[in-house]
Amino acid sequence: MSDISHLIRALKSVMPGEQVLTDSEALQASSHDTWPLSTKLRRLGCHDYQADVVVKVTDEQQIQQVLALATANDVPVTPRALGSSVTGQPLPTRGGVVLDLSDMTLNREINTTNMTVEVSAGYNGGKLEDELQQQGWTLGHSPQSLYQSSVGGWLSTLATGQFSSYYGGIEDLITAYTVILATGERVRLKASPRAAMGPDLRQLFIGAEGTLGVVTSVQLKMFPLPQTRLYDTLALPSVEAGLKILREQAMAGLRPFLLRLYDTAEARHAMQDPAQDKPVMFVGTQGVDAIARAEMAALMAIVGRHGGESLGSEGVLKWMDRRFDFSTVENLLDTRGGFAETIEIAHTWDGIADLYHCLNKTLTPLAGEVLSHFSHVYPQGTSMYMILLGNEENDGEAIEKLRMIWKEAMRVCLEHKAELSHHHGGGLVRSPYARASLGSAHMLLRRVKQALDPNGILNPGKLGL
Ligand SMILES: Cc1cc2nc3c(=O)[nH]c(=O)nc-3n(C[C@H](O)[C@H](O)[C@H](O)COP(=O)(O)OP(=O)(O)OC[C@H]3O[C@@H](n4cnc5c(N)ncnc54)[C@H](O)[C@@H]3O)c2cc1C
Repeated sequence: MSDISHLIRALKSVMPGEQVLTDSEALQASSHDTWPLSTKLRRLGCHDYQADVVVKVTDEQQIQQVLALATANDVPVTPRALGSSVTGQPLPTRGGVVLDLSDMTLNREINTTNMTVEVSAGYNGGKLEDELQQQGWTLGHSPQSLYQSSVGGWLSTLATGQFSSYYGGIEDLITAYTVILATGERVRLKASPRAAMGPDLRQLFIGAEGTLGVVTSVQLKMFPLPQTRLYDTLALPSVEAGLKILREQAMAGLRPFLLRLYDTAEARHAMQDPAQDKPVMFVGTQGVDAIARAEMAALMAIVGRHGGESLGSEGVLKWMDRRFDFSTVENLLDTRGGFAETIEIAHTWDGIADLYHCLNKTLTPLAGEVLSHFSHVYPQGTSMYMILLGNEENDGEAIEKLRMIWKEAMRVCLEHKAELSHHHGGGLVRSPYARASLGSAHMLLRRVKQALDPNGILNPGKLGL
């Protein structure tokens, strides 16, 4: 009897049969996430990287049981939550068990005194945000995939949200969490509100993509809903002028909750106006009324110095209403030969403009449209997000085009010494670049992996591991 059939029998003996799935529909589904290339492959009926068994767990004890049985049978285990990864992160490269965490949703504890909320890792982020907002609170974390992603997924992918310039990324928003190691040991990591007892080990699993442990519960900060929110839409003379505004507002210590600079190509989509002929920036300030107003005035002074003009709030408010919409990409992927991709990277202020032009020059011949925006801003630099849209004769050619786009984009970023991912993570698509991206730190990652997952069973083939 193979290890797998032995394992499946053993799994069925320790948990309800309906939680151990081996039907072809469940196995095929495990080989896809929301990565465009994977979506195209599904259209072609290609289900590479299938699990041998999908196990839907509901509590920590079940996770420990699965890990113990998988270790005993030398079978890999790939954690999966809501599958909204766009880089192939939860795809089981070596088959084995896909550990489905989407039913890990039982717990939710709100502490209004400490302003924290703790939930089970599979909890849907959008559901949690809605529940908090009903009580006057917000997570401050608002990825475009808010309603299709889990809290444990956010932690595991180093996610960030549309209001990051005010609230920070997920690494700034997590106060504590619990993780089960491949060995079955349970670890609680916390710093409430800060701790200096050795290195900040909370960072260890943040962005680990399920390669170092299984996160079971996460405690997040929560914030009172802001008293005032102010918005404006700005037309700008050039992308360079926009980048200067982003940098100078950071230098001035402003904290707008919304900052989105679109180049002219994407501004046409963002403004839903094909005649838009200049880059556009969406801005928003928030907080106590006087502060929101003062910050907007200070921001506008910087905008004015760089030739920006206010177009009023309509453009940005319409975007706020449709900010979770991904249909342009989804619809194109759903047509024969259509392709769409999103690639997010980051760079410092002294290199970002050059990188932007170089990427556009390199990628424009490969796609019908190349759209770019800058929407996560730091004192030292910014993210850059490219959307590539195009059409080929058939899906096979579309897949080849997607592969070529990634290869060229990563090559240019490496040449410019830019960060290869800002928030979508490594997954399958960037795993071959993990060593080049992390440099000598990759050795550290390999040693940590060896120490925490000595049999190498957790999510093999990701992050260059
Ligand atoms: C339309 C759209 C918009 C998006 N917008 C954003 C955005 O604005 N910001 C952003 O950061 N991302 C964005 N993403 C990417 C994606 O939503 C995030 O990476 C999200 O955090 C993934 O969560 P998930 O629950 O779907 O995880 P999955 O896709 O199921 O898994 C992602 C990875 O995390 C691991 N993992 C998941 N849960 C656990 C756990 N409990 N323990 C250990 N490992 C685990 C998996 O093994 C896998 O490696 C977007 C995706 C889509 C489709």
